[in-house]
Amino acid sequence: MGIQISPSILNSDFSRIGHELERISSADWAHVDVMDNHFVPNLTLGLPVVESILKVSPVPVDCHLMIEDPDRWAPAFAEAGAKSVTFHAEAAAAPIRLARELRKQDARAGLALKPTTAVEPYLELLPEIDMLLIMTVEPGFGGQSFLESMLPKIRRTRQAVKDSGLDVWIQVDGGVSVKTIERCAEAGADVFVAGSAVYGAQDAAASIAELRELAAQAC
Ligand SMILES: O=C(CO)[C@@H](O)[C@H](O)COP(=O)(O)O
Repeated sequence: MGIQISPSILNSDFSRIGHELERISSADWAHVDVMDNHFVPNLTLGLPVVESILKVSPVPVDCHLMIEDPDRWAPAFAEAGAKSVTFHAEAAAAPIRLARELRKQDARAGLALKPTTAVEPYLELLPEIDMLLIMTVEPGFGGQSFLESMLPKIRRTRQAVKDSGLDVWIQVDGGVSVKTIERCAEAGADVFVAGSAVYGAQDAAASIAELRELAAQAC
């Protein structure tokens, strides 16, 4: 599939979300961060708002669930029409069963890992998932600094995906910008979530194009 850009709408203007989504119509996905103030210390939005976003988004929706009990909630996001639903390994009680349920609902199943969670115990799940999300900041807030220490983890994940022969995407999220995206791509990431880098730019489309170009040149 190649390089994909998934702007996070976390720091967009929710009072005019339709307009904010139009600004990223040249992206591959719209990344929607669902936080419950339990799994992470922040509270954002839930299923009813995601349903509204799905009605107006010009691009497929990539939901990142930073919530407890994803086993209960994640399938509803897929059923509502999110084409990619990512839940956290640290929160899921039965990740294989959940990933299968998401795929059955016609969504891509993503498994996310916090920065301190090792990837190795989850590599055996590669055949069950479509994407591994390596968090490059502590989840909860936009605008944080990229954690350089995640680069070896991305590299090991890419090697494992290559060895498996599977087409599992590797997404990075947190502090991704024109300053960091090349290192992420070089390490093996192929799906890039960027919040402030895109929504903080005057011209979101130009920012998406620049990020795409830098990543493509680096991998
Ligand atoms: O999931 C998260 C934060 O937990 C992210 O999606 C952020 O929203 C990314 O924002 P930037 O770091 O790119 O500003």
